[in-house]
Amino acid sequence: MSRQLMVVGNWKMNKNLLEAFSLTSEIITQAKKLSGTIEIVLAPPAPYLHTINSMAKDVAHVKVAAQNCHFEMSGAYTGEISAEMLHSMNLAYVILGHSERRKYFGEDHVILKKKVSAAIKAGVKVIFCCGEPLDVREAGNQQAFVQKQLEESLFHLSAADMSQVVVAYEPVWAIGTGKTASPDQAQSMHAFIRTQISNTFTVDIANNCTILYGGSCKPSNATELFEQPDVDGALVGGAALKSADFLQIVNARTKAIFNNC
Ligand SMILES: O=C(CO)COP(=O)(O)O
Repeated sequence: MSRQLMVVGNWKMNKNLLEAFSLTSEIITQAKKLSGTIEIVLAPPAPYLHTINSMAKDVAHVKVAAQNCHFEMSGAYTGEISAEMLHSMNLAYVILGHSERRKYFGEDHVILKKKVSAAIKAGVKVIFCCGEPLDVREAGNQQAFVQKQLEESLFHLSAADMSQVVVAYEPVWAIGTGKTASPDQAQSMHAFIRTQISNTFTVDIANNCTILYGGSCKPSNATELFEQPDVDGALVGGAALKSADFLQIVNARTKAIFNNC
C-alpha cells in the first residue's frame, strides 16, 4: 500500500499559548523516536501556527495544519487568513469542511468548493471533512449524503489536484459524543468514498488517497478502526489534547500496519 498513513490532532479552539507549546514539545519529543512511517499532523489554533511549525521543522514526519482558510488570497476580510498566508508559513495542510465550520459558520458547499480550490492553488494540501448527521444515518442515507458532499465541494478538482487531498470521514453523530462509528461502519463508508474517488478520477488516485476516520477516536478504539483496510488514520479531536492519548493513537496506527501484514 503506497498511501500515507496519518494521525491528525485537531485542537479546535483549545489551549492557551503555553499549553500549546508544551503539548507540541511533548509530542515532538516522542515523535523523534518513531520511524517516520506515520505522518503526525498537528492542527493548533491559528495564532500558534507559525511557532509550532518552526518547532516541528526538523522532524520530517511531523507536519502542521491550519483549521481553516478564506477562499480569497488577500483583501478586505477582517479577521480572516488566506491560503497564501498559510503557504508562506510553509504549512503542509489546511482542514476544510469540518462539520463545526459548516454548522456554526454557515460554510456551505459553494464556499467550501472555493476554499478547496484556493488552498490547492496556493500549494497547501487539503484535509477535507465529510460525514452525515444522525438523522441521515438513522434513515440509512449516509452514502448518498457523503457522495453529495464530495461531488459538491471536492470532485471539481483535476486529478492532479485531487492527489493533494486527504479525505476525513467524520460522522457528525460521533464528534465529541463519545459514540464512535463501529469498525464495520467506518470501513464501509471509507470503501464507499474510495470507490467514488476511483469512479471520478482514477483507481490510482483512489488507492493513493489517505482516508481518515474522525469522531470520538481514542486509545481504546483506535486499533480496531486502524485494522480496517480502508481506514488510513484518524482525525482526532478531544484525545489530541493530551499528549499521552494522542501518542497512543499514533502507536496504534503504527502497530496496526504490522498486524495487517
Ligand atoms: O471533530 C473531530 C476532529 O476534527 C473529532 O472530535 P472528537 O475526537 O473530539 O470526537
